[in-house]
Amino acid sequence: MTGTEDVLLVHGGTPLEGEIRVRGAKNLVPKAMVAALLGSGPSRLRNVPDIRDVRVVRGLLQLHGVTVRPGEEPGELILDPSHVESANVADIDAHAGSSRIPILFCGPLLHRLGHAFIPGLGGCDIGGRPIDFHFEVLRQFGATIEKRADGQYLEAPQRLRGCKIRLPYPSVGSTEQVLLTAVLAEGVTELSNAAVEPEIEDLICVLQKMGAIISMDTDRTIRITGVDSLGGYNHRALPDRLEAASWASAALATEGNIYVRGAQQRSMMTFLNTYRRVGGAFEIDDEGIRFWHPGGPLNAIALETDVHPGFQTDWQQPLVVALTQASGLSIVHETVYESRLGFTSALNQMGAHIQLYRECLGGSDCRFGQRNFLHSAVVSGPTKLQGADLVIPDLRGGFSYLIAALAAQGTSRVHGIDLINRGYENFMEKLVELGAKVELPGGALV
Ligand SMILES: CC(=O)N[C@H]1[C@@H](OP(=O)(O)OP(=O)(O)OC[C@H]2O[C@@H](n3ccc(=O)[nH]c3=O)[C@H](O)[C@@H]2O)O[C@H](CO)[C@@H](O)[C@@H]1O
Ligand SMILES: C=C(OP(=O)(O)O)C(=O)O
Repeated sequence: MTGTEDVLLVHGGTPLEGEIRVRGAKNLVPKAMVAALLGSGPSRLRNVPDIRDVRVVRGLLQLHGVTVRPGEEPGELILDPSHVESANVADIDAHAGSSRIPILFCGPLLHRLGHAFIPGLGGCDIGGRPIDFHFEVLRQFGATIEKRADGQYLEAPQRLRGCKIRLPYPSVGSTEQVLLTAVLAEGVTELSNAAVEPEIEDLICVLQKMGAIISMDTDRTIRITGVDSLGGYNHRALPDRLEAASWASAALATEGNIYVRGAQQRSMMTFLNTYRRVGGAFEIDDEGIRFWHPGGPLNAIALETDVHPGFQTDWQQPLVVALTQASGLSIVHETVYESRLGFTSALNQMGAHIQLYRECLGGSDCRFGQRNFLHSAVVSGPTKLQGADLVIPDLRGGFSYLIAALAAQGTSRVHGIDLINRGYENFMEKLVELGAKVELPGGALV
């Protein structure tokens, strides 16, 4: 997409109404693709969305010698890792792209090749996002790590060994790092304080299908018994609960009514409880969930993001737009990322009243209290929003700006919309299907 095309004109004031479909989760699919590297035979992954993070990982896998081709059904990929040993990764930096997934290649490549190179990582700029836990656990498995100017070089002088690990915080990526490394390591790995997000459970399902032995206790402990080899898998990715919640928030903020085909109650329970507390309505059936604004005022709430089963941080930004329309003072305490509220300054330019605080407001103390991070917000509503010139800062912040522009009076110019393609499949087509009045510069309808 060129610079001029990377702008969307949004004419606000029309409720979003209709039906859209969500496919496999952005936070599972690329990782299941990486898991295919561990197998001795081909894997079949279904329900794969056409998003940039998937394309980035596909490019990286191909660079490592994995053949990736479409299967028979739409959204199906066949991943064949038979030729990994002969791969040439000279061009890897150009393929790392905007995703955080390259860090998860470490374990599989160390098992397969005895060495790995990890280029710079992408992902959303919503905090420091260090990768110290990842390297610490890899060292415990027996890997050596050397930081060079162009990235990190890792080696496994001998077969990696299972170990006892306690994460300082239940990090999603570090838990996945342990899983993808421990399954082929020698002996047993015990991981405590693990993250237990639904996407992690689904990755465990993928690995079990490949032949891994993994058990999960109720106290965030995961035990993995290493095996000597793994086969391929056949798996349908769990649906994207983050995209589903984004459209749910869009329905609320625009006073609309959206049926999200593919949305699943089980992985969204905490979101659904919050949605109901705010005053949003929903109806669940076997195929999806309908979300709508039932009319009348919305309720202000106190909200704290947390690791699963808490309120997922990626749900926060879109819901904050809906909270600008609630009556009274809402409190939002972001405990997962230290800098995930910066997007609210643009909402204030549109007419919202959102004040940020360094203190931990509205609940428990978190890692970011007393540390100078503006990680709590007080949202005062309801406020009328006006169209504005907006520059998308990150994936969910970007979707939030789209929602705000759609809920606002007048026209907004939203710059940097291509960033949204990283995690939302066909979002412009979906907007049009839902009746949004959006156009590319020059008057072209999307
Ligand atoms: C591709 C993907 O799945 N992304 C998700 C994943 O990101 P990701 O796996 O990067 O997020 P983590 O759960 O690892 O990060 C959580 C917290 O741990 C900290 N941390 C993490 C690793 C580390 O080595 N050191 C460290 O300090 C981070 O800075 C952050 O404050 O989980 C996040 C939390 O649910 C989601 O918002 C992201 O959408
Ligand atoms: C923070 C996110 O993703 P990533 O970890 O890929 O940056 C997100 O999906 O909102």
